[in-house]
Amino acid sequence: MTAVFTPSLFDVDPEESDVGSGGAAEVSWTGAHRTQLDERSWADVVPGWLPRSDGWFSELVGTVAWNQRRRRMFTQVIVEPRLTCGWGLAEAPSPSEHLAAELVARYRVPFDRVSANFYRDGADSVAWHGDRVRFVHPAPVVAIVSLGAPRRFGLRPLAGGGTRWLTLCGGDLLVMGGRCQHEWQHTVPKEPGAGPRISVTFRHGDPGPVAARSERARDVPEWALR
Ligand SMILES: O=C(O)CCC(=O)C(=O)O
Ligand SMILES: [Fe+2]
Repeated sequence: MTAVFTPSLFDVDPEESDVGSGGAAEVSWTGAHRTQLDERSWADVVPGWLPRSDGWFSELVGTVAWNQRRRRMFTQVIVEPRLTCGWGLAEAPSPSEHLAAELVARYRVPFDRVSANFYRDGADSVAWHGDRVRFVHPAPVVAIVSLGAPRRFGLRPLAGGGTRWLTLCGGDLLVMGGRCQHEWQHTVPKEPGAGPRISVTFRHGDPGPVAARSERARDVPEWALR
């Protein structure tokens, strides 16, 4: 089965100031929609969660100390096809703390880590993966705010089955929960012609580099799947 969701941008009043340039960063949960991926995993999409987000996008492009990560694969060194930066919540660029507070109030998990990913054009991407936070949490909630150009986002079950595709536009929020990081994978594929995009991700219980591996944890508490 293949499902396509295309969140639309809300109308923007050009008189109102942008987030990131002194704007109020009010979020809107109107239009929030949960997709139950299976009985243990879910994904919420909130189109237009962060209105007037273009100012924050431009600010982040220009001010973040972007890193180019490299990964060693056997004898090869792979240059990650995107730029990244990560912070503890207190150090993350404004209005991250305010946005995290909104997410904590809604999802009741202690978001404390923020990362930004800069996809400079359609040649940048992230391959199919589950987030490393799964190594330390049986049911982590991962929230992603999309800024800038629209990009496709895929979700596929590890057990096999159809890929779900959605399109994330500037200001849209995607939240993955339940067993999504363990039993599903996600990707932002290359997309020729796509414009620049930043995703700002909020996580809790980030494992760090020396995390104890608990991926095989089978005892997922009932509360964690809601
Ligand atoms: O850019 C996105 O929307 C996804 C980023 C992501 O999956 C990750 O950094 O783990
Ligand atoms: Fe991810």
